[in-house]
Amino acid sequence: MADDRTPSPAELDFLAGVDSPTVANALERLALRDRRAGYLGGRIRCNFPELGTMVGRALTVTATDAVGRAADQSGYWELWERLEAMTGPVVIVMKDASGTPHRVAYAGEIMTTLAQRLGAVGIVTDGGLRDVAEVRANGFHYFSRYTVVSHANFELSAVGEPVLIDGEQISTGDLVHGDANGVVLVPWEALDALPGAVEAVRAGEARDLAYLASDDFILAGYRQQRSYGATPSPSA
Ligand SMILES: O=C([O-])CC(=O)C(=O)O
Ligand SMILES: [Mg+2]
Repeated sequence: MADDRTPSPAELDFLAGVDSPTVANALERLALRDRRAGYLGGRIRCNFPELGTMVGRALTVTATDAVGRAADQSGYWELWERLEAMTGPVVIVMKDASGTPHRVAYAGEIMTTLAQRLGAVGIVTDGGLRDVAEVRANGFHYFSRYTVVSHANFELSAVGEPVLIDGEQISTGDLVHGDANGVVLVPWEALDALPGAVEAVRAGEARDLAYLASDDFILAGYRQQRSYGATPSPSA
């Protein structure tokens, strides 16, 4: 669906300059989806908060840990071929299907160096990753549930198929935005209106913070002028 659309350099620049919670709040204002959808929950941690914002299009992969047999290598090479064929920054989104994600690292320094070479900027997974010092030094984003010392007998079982991570369906081509706070999915149809919505979020927060810092502050006054989260939810 979104596979063939690529963000323009201007759109990428804009998205890189906004933190993920502000993107989430701006999307909330646009009311394009349920407020409780469109992001990954905090079980998937940002491993390298100091790297700042990650923006890219998803390339989805399902990963598992082969038991009692040699791992099949075909998905591994399919991943790199598929990545090479994509344009613009890519975020590899890896769904764990092993059932034991705390026991297997799905990528490390070598894989991510190759991934970077082929246009990826980060990996998001509900499984494990490793070689954290080297990957951090390379400026490659990691969002994961675990760090794991061994790659066990990992196998990439499906490449490019939609995945379900933390209850969110993610498809190859979807726009992914992440930082120290977590990962939010940006619907393509939001892109044109997003700068205005971000401006409105920032202005509202600045107004609130100014009032909270002012000598005139009283709770009743804040209640009257509060702008944070001002857009009512559809169910309110
Ligand atoms: O060995 C692996 O498959 C993962 C890893 O540590 C690397 O890519 O360096
Ligand atoms: Mg390694």
